[in-house]
Amino acid sequence: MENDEESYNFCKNLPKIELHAHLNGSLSASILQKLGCSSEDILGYQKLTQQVFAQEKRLQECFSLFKIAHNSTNNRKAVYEATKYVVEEFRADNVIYLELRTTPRREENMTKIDYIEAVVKGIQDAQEGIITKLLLSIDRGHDLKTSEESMDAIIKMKKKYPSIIKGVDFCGNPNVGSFNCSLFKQARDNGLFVTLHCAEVKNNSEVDQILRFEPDRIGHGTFIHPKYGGFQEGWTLYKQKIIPLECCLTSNVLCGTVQCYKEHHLQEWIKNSLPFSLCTDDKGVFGISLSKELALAKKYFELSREHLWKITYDTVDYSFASNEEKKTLKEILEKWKLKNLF
Ligand SMILES: CNc1ncnc2c1ncn2[C@@H]1O[C@H](COP(=O)(O)O)[C@@H](O)[C@H]1O
Ligand SMILES: [Zn+2]
Repeated sequence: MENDEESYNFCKNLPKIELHAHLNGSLSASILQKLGCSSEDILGYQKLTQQVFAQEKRLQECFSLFKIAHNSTNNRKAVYEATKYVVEEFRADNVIYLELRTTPRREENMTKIDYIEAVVKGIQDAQEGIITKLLLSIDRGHDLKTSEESMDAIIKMKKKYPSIIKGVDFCGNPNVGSFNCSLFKQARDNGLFVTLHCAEVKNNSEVDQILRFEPDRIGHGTFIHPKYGGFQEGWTLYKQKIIPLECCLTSNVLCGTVQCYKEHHLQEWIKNSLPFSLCTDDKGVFGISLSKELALAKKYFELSREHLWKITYDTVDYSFASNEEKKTLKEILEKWKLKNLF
């Protein structure tokens, strides 16, 4: 039986695929410092990791923390630098393929188009040893007019950067707003992949709507299985649709939407051989890395090294990379397996 350190080293060494990472939630303390954020704000930004809040308050608290990151990325230069640093940190963790997502934001001296341009430039300037794609998010808390404006900007920019901008995401505080099917249909009709945060809190009617929409992937998926507060018809529907899940273990534990790692709904996916990938969500806010998330999954769900490798290998298929890129990623993983697992 290997110890935690051996397990972590294995996970760190494994070439990894990250499919669910929010740019502003991924800013580490050191990135925030480089962006000029005060030490006090940096401490505040990571206060969920200190486990000081009651379980039912943690998700709400989490959404107030993003303001700290947003204050540090309120101009084009900072957005560009933040993107570059985040990609570099994922690369340093041995992530070879990254799908970074972010919500286009207008600020005093920055339009949503400027924001997207700055992120794309950051990605282009940090291409060494990593393939990075961009997903653009629609915040569920925004009104329809704002969301439509964002979607117009997203579609326009997808046409300009088709090899980088691959999809759209639906995110934000799950206790506010609602899913707008026609908005995301517009994205799909314009050649964008769609991934939707789904069932991060209990909302059976939205789960039903989202599953019927058939997104390419869903994020979290906590309250789908009846054991976790979902409804039987929802779980049955999910099992019919079989949509890959972006699983964010620590995010769910620290936000209090699951009790603990051991009790995480991932076990239902493992038990039923349903597709999933392991992701960080907000590595800065939660003080984690993808290697740590893999090591946690290994520990709490008693996964073998081969199984972790296979999860990573299968994740390539759930990505929005081109067929050629998928082939390259699989070759890297196959070679790595021959060298490290036999
Ligand atoms: C913890 N679970 C979560 N559930 C839902 N949305 C989340 C999230 N974590 C992050 N975000 C979304 O990502 C934004 C920050 O990155 P960007 O400014 O877009 O780069 C947050 O404001 C929120 O809308
Ligand atoms: Zn998320």
